[in-house]
Amino acid sequence: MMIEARGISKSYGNEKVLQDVSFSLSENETLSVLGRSGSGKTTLLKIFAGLTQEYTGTIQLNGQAIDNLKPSERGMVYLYQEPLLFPHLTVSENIGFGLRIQGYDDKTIRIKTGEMIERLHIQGQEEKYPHQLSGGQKQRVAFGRAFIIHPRVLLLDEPFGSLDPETRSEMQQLFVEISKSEKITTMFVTHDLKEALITGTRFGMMINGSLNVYDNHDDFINDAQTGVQDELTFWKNLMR
Ligand SMILES: Nc1ncnc2c1ncn2[C@@H]1O[C@H](COP(=O)(O)OP(=O)(O)OP(=O)(O)O)[C@@H](O)[C@H]1O
Repeated sequence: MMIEARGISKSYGNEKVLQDVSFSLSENETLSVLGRSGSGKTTLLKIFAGLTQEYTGTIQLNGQAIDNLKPSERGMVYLYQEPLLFPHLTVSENIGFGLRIQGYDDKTIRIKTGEMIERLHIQGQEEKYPHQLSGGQKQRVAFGRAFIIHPRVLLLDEPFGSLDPETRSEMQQLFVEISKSEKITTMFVTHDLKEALITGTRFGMMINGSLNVYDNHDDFINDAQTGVQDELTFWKNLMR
C-alpha cells in the first residue's frame, strides 16, 4: 500500500506544529520516525489516522485522497503505548474481534485466532482477560488484533515504550517478521534510536514540525542531526 503525505501543515492557535511535511512510503516499508518531545510526531500519525482534522495538505492512499474519510474507512490501525483491549473479552475474543465484525463464521475465527496466538507466542493465555496479562502480553494481543484483519497501514506511536528491554526486543523482532510477511506499510514513532534502526526500512527525523526523511541506514547514521554519531562517540569513549 502506497501512502503519501503532500505538504501537510498543522497549527494549534499560533503554534505551528507541522510544517510542509511530504513523503511517500511503499508497500512493505516502515518509516521509523524519531524526534524530540513536542516536535509533532504524534500529530502526524493522528492526521494519517483521521483523528486530527483541520490541516492543510493532503494524504493519499494508492493515489486516492483520504482526507475526508472517517478513521474506520481508512484501513489503518493506530496503536500506542497503552494497549487498548476490551476488558470484558478474553485474549481469544479480543484477537478475533475484527473477524467477528467482518462476519466470519465461528470455525474460521477459531482457526485464524489460534494461528495468530501461536505466531504471537501466547499459547496458554487464550482464556485470560486483559487485567490478568502482563504488559508485554497485552501488547501482543493488541498487535494480534490488528494483524489478523490485515490492515493496509499500521500507525505505531511508541508502542513498546513501557516494556522491559527483553520483551521490547522480542516485540521488535515480531513486528519485523509479521510486517514483512503481511507486507504492511508502517509509520513507527519511537524515542529509541536502536528500535528505529531495527524496525525501519527508511527513517525520519522530526525537527520542530519538519520531517527529514532518509532513504537508507547510511544516510541516517551519517547525518549529525539524527544523534547516531553522538551515540557512537559515547560508547567509544566509554570503552576506552
Ligand atoms: N490538541 C492539542 N491542542 C493544542 N496543542 C496541541 C494539541 N495536540 C498537540 N499539541 C501541541 O503540538 C505539539 C506537538 O505535539 P505532538 O504530540 O505531536 O508531539 P510529539 O513529537 O509526538 O511528542 P512526544 O514525543 O512527547 O509524544 C506540542 O507542542 C503539543 O503541545
